[in-house]
Amino acid sequence: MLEISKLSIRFNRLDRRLRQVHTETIHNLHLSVAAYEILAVVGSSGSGKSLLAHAILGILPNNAQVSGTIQFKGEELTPDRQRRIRGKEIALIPQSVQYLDPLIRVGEQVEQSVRQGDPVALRRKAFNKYNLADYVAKWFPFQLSGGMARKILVSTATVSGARLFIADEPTPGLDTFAMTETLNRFRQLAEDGCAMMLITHDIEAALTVADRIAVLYAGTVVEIAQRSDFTENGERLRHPYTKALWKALPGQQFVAIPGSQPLPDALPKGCVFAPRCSSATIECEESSPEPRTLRNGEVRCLHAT
Ligand SMILES: Nc1ncnc2c1ncn2[C@@H]1O[C@H](COP(=O)(O)OP(=O)(O)OP(=O)(O)O)[C@@H](O)[C@H]1O
Ligand code: NI
Repeated sequence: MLEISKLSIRFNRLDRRLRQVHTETIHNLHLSVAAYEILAVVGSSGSGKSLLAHAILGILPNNAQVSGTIQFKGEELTPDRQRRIRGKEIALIPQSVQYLDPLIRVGEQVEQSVRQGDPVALRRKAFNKYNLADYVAKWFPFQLSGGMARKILVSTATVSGARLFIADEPTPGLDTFAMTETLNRFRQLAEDGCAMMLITHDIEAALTVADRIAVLYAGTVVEIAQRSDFTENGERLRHPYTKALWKALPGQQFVAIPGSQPLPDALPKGCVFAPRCSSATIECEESSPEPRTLRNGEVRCLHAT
C-alpha cells in the first residue's frame, strides 16, 4: 500500500553569517507497509520518526527539501495528491494532542472526519469501543485528561475510513488497559485490510502487535526485522544496533549501549552507527552501507550475516 524509496529530507536555514546551511535529517530511507500488516517504526528521540510521518502526509515545514519517492497504492504521492487524500485515504494519529482544535467540541471533531455513513452513529461506535462516555462528546479539548485526548485523536482517525494509518506515538499517557485497547484496535484495522504504521520509541509495545519492525537510527532505517526475530539473545537480529536495543530491554539483560545517537549536523562520514559499534572496521568508517536483503528482512551493515 505504501512504498518509500530513497527518501531524504534536508532543512535549509541561514547561519549566523547569513549563509545557507543544509542539515539532512532523513537519509536514503527505504520502507514499505502492506495491507493487512502492522509495521512498527521504532527509534529513539530525534531519529526522524515524526519527520517520516509528516513527509508521507505532506505536512513538512516549508524549509524542508524532500527527495526520493513515496508511492501509495502504486502511484506516486505528489504534493497535490497528498492534499487530496490526507485525512481521507491516509490518516495521521498525531504525536501531539495539540492537533485537536481547542474551540470545537471533541465529539464534533470526530464527526467532522467521517466521510461515509452516519457521523453521529460512527462517533458513538468509536467512543463505545474506547469506553469513552457519550457525554464526553460535548466537552472541549481542555476538559480532557491526556489519555482521553489520545483516545479522541485515535477515534478521529479511525472513523475517517482511511486505508493507511500512521500513528505517531499513540500510546504515551495511556494506562495499560487503554494501551491494550488502542493496540487491539490497530490489529483489528489491519485484519480489515488496512495498512498500519505504528511509530513508537516503545519497542516492547511494538513487539506486542507489529508484524515487522523497522529500526530507525539517526535518520535512516538500519534494519527491518520480523517480530519473531526478537527472541533469546537476539541472534536472529541483523544489525548491531537492533541487537543492542533488544538487550537493553528490562526483561532481557537490561544493559544500555554507551554513547549517543549523532545529531543531524554532526553525522559520521560512513555508517551512522560505526562510532558506537564494537565490530566497526575501517570500511565502516569510510562509506555508508546500502540496505540489503538478509534472511527475510533488511539490514544496512557491512558485517551483518
Ligand atoms: N523544522 C525543523 N527544522 C530543522 N530540523 C528539524 C525540524 N524538525 C525536526 N528537525 C530535526 O530532525 C530530527 C528528527 O526529528 P523528529 O521530530 O522526526 O524526531 P522523532 O524521532 O520524532 O523524535 P521524538 O521521539 O522525540 O518525537 C531532529 O534532530 C530534529 O532536530
Ligand atoms: Ni516524534
